[in-house]
Amino acid sequence: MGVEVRVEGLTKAFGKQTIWRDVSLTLPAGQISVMLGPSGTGKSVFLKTLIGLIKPDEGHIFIEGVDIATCSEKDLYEIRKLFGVLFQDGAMFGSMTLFDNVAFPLREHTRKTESEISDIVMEKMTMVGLVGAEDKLPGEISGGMRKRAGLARALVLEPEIILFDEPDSGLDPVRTAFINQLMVDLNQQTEATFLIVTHDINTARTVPDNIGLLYHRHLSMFGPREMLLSSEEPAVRQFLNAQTVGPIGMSEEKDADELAAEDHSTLPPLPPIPLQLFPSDGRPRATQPEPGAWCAANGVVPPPGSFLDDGSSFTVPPQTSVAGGAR
Ligand SMILES: Nc1ncnc2c1ncn2[C@@H]1O[C@H](COP(=O)(O)OP(=O)(O)OP(=O)(O)O)[C@@H](O)[C@H]1O
Repeated sequence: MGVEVRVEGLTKAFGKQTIWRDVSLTLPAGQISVMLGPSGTGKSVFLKTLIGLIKPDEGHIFIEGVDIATCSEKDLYEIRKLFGVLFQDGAMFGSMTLFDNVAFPLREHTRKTESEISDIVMEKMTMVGLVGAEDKLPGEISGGMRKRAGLARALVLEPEIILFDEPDSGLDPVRTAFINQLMVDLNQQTEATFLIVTHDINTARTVPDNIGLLYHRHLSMFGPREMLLSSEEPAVRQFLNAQTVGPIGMSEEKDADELAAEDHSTLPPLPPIPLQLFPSDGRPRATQPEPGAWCAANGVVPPPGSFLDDGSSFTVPPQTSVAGGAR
């Protein structure tokens, strides 16, 4: 079972440039969370702060009772062992085969024999569907395969928390759908805590249990997927529906005149909340909420047409009611 990550009052500036201030959220153990935000709002800085690569100016990050914002290097070294990270480009060593890339953390951080290492590497290569490609060099495979190899490497030390920095960047929609399914399947199998940084709205709408939005140097909102997908908060609504009308401008937030000039009466109604992506075997993940459960518990009427199986990429287990309420 993954571990909880509790962030309290986190603030980071580089010189005079405040990246974000007073960020507080909890990544619930074993759940999938997504962090969204316009380019340059500090999503990657946030990921690096969570693993202690960047020190925040203020605030705390509690993992298993240790505050990694203030702990000693020795404690940080131990806590980092809980993490697996999938970097944007897979961060493969170009001159090593995929096998050696995936084996690298085991050779560096454990005393396992080569035979044990081989078993673990092949198990992870199987999980990400790369059996047969062990002897390839990273330059010989597609971007999607490199991401999967990076994921296999992130998994070898059996992490409790997995951070994904734009796992879908540079992938076509089909490969993105495959990597989304893979992340959901891996969450079901590992029950680790996942945080995914993405720009892909379809990923954000269908994969996670929780969504956060970093915008205008603060955390605009963080909470259950259904809460954000039914929210009328202008920045959340604009971002999750990829609209031009709203406070987010081309380069930064719009000024008051620009906002006043916009006609908000023409905003289209909120689209239906899609069903969450299920694991390939059709069984919900251990922490997966029932479709419509958050809306029902909070008296929120979801947009018409929500939680219907539209027959696209969703697999709904036969015992699940999709009528918009709890089973
Ligand atoms: N080590 C650093 N020193 C100084 N400034 C930095 C450093 N790292 C990041 N920044 C700045 O912090 C800001 C946020 O960067 P970050 O890469 O986290 O944004 P992002 O939200 O991940 O963007 P994108 O969606 O485009 O990947 C940028 O203005 C960047 O230049």
